[in-house]
Amino acid sequence: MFQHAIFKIDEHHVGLEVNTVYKEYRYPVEMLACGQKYDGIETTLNKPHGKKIIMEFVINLLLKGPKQYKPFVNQILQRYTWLELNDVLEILLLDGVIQIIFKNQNPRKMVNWLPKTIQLDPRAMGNLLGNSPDYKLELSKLKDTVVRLVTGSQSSIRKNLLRWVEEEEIKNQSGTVVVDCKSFKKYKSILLTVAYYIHLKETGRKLPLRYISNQVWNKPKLLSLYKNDSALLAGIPLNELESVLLPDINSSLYAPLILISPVEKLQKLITELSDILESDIKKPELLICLNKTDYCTQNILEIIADDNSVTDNYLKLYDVLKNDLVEGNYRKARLTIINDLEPSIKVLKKQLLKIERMRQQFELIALEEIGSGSFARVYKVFDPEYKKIVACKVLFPRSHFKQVYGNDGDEYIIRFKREVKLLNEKLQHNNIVEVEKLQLEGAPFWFTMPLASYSLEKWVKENGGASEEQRIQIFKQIISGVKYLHEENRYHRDLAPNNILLYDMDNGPVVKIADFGLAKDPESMSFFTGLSKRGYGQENFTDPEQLNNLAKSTNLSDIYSLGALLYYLLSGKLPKKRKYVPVTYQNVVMRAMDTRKNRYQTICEFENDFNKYLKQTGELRHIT
Ligand SMILES: Nc1ncnc2c1ncn2[C@@H]1O[C@H](COP(=O)(O)OP(=O)(O)OP(=O)(O)O)[C@@H](O)[C@H]1O
Repeated sequence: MFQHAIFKIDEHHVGLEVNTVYKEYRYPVEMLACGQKYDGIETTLNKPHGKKIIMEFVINLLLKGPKQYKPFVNQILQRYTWLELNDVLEILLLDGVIQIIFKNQNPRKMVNWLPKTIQLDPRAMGNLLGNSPDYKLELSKLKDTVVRLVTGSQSSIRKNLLRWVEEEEIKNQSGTVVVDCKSFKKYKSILLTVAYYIHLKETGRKLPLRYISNQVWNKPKLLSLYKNDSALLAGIPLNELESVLLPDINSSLYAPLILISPVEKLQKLITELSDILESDIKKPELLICLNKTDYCTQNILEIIADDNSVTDNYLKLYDVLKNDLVEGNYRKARLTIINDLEPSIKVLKKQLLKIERMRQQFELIALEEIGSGSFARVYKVFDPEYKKIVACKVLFPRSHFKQVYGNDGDEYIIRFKREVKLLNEKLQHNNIVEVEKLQLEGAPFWFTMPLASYSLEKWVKENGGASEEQRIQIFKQIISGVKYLHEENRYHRDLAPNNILLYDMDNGPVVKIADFGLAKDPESMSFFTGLSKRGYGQENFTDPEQLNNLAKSTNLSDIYSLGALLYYLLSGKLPKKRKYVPVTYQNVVMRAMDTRKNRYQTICEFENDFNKYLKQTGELRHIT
């Protein structure tokens, strides 16, 4: 009966002293319960005795709870030994399936908590009370899969792998058993990681380890946990394993910043240059080649984190050489080439090889950070699959939300997923940004989109001299995107200069509206409307009513933002209250930003009025 309910034990059931404030970091750091002091769950779980304490604590809380908990707790106690129970509960606690919820007193500053409820997610019931797996069957299925994956492979690792399958245990190089099939999770993970490695290598394919982990365990990170063990036991160098089973994007976020596009070009030029150097040097050829190589090296230098200054040295040498060649000091130039340039080119070649290897190893390679908002960071990244540079928005990790907002970040995960799904599945318009790749199976959550040339904010700052016509061309496209949204019965609710992206095209910039994290489908009950009372939006561009309460946002909120954006585009100034400078379409701006009653009531009304003034101004200009 309670399979489908979330169990809740309210304040009076928790056994914690209700009026005591407990300090908490990720999980309670210090917790005084029933007269006993407990450390944070995470820390506690790391110590065997602590684990027992915390598990007893959870069970006790459950037992002291409402009546319906008792059969459940009794069943799990009968079914599992303490050791097994610890494992199960540990996973459930760390995954947040069993949650001890505390009332957050001061979410933004100190993290002080009052215990409020302990609750059990229905998944916990499934995990704990579901039929216990038939391990014999599981093991035989695993063996079949491993054998199937490596059939026909000539890999030397295959022999070891098949021995591990046959002996039902994994031994290290010195013959010691490291894991056997009784630790089924680890055993299965290692076998499959190695088997997939062999299989993919054989077929010349690469896959993110996360995808496979999800297929095997329905958990995107589980295989990563055993990645090092798998590599070590099978004798595969870790970076070799990672060149086939690609790591997550976040592990590449700290990789050297590498712009990939000139790599092939540079490689070709360096080969050409080396050939010329080895043969009879002809001055004009060498000059052309040096010029081209110099251009690419400049590019590389700009973005490569070149600690050894190899490229830098090369460029300095290049300058000396070029001077000598141009000034006809040919003998000196030849000496420079032989003494300095040749070894320098060799080092450069090595660097390029490193870059080449690197770019094969990641799903995406972060090149630089573009900026961050309240819940995500945007990076310029290289996508090795499509060989192009795109933008990637990565949701902050839970620990960030914990630190900054004092919560687990569920709200932001939902918001992020909703943004991506909305953009990917529902919205299609030339003035709305499109999603290319996405990763929503587990943290880190991210999606890629075309890289914009600028945000509107940057464009306005850098294009002070742009004509009014250019500005109006941009604004018309913003209206077109918002109109489409409203026709689709959605509101953006966060229209602001950093969310309007501009893409340089031959016929002028193309606008794409981005950042749909706050977008609302008016027919759905918004999660945020229900739970969050925090104000949303960027102050100068947001309808004042929405700033205090997101629930109050309607299509009129977007119309307010359009007025503010028009003012910003025309004046280059932020629309701060009572500090307006006169602009051409003053009437439109003022009416769009007026009180809700006096505002344009629909986007069409706004557009028609704007077009009317546009025509009048045009005619007036024509006459004068
Ligand atoms: N596709 C893109 N190309 C280039 N820059 C982008 C792209 N998408 C976003 N940006 C820039 O990245 C920065 C961060 O964007 P993000 O959407 O995370 O936050 P925000 O809009 O600044 O704030 P918030 O989400 O809190 O409203 C912004 O300056 C934005 O202009």
